Amino acid sequence: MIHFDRVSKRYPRAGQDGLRGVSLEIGQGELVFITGHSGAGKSTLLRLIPRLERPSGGRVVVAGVDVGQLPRRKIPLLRQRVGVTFQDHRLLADRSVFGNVALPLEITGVARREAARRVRAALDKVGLLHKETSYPEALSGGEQQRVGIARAVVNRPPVLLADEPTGNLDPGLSEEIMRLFTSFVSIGTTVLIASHDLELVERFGHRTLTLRQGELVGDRPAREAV
Ligand SMILES: Nc1ncnc2c1ncn2[C@@H]1O[C@H](COP(=O)(O)OP(=O)(O)OP(=O)(O)O)[C@@H](O)[C@H]1O
Repeated sequence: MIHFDRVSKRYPRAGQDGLRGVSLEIGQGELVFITGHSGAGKSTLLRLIPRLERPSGGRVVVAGVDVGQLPRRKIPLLRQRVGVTFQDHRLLADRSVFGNVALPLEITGVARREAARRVRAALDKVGLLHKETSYPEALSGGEQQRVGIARAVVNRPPVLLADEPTGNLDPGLSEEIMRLFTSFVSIGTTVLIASHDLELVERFGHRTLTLRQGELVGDRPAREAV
């Protein structure tokens, strides 16, 4: 589903490369953690997949498409197929929970009634159907994170990326959020989670890629029975 072939990313005016010669293969329906210290290249790796960044060298292939070579007009379609959640949620303060989750469907022009049905299905999935009329400021950090996840999955993307999804959450909530991501794998979604929380990553026992200074230095397979 996701294939990196000797991918490097050099940022203009930066001292250190974001990624250096990274090759990897991630299958459909896999859940993979990406770990490493701050600045190791985790966000860079994720951002290359929906073409938020372009590789400086090598190829990034998503569902058979070389995304670095994708014509500009095809980028929106790629981004519909790759759901992304960020640590800081990036919810719109002037929109309700419902309005935030509906945003990707408005952009793709889904009819209002179908959109409402899908928004409610996504909110139900993250356990927040009862908060659909609330505004982000009235929600806890964990609830905001779950709204971000609902928004990322409302288009039913085959690929879901999460950049430090548990960054500001207490351990109990972190575990709950991780379980939520795991549940998408059971419906065939490919899930990549960047996290520096080694203890949490270890506890779940999924396949884990380790980056150090932009290089892939570890690829540990999933433990049995995860
Ligand atoms: N937009 C940018 N411009 C210049 N340099 C950048 C940019 N984004 C990242 N970098 C550099 O690329 C390297 C990898 O950064 P990246 O954000 O991918 O790491 P990370 O592992 O996600 O770190 P963190 O855990 O702190 O988010 C770092 O040296 C960083 O300074």
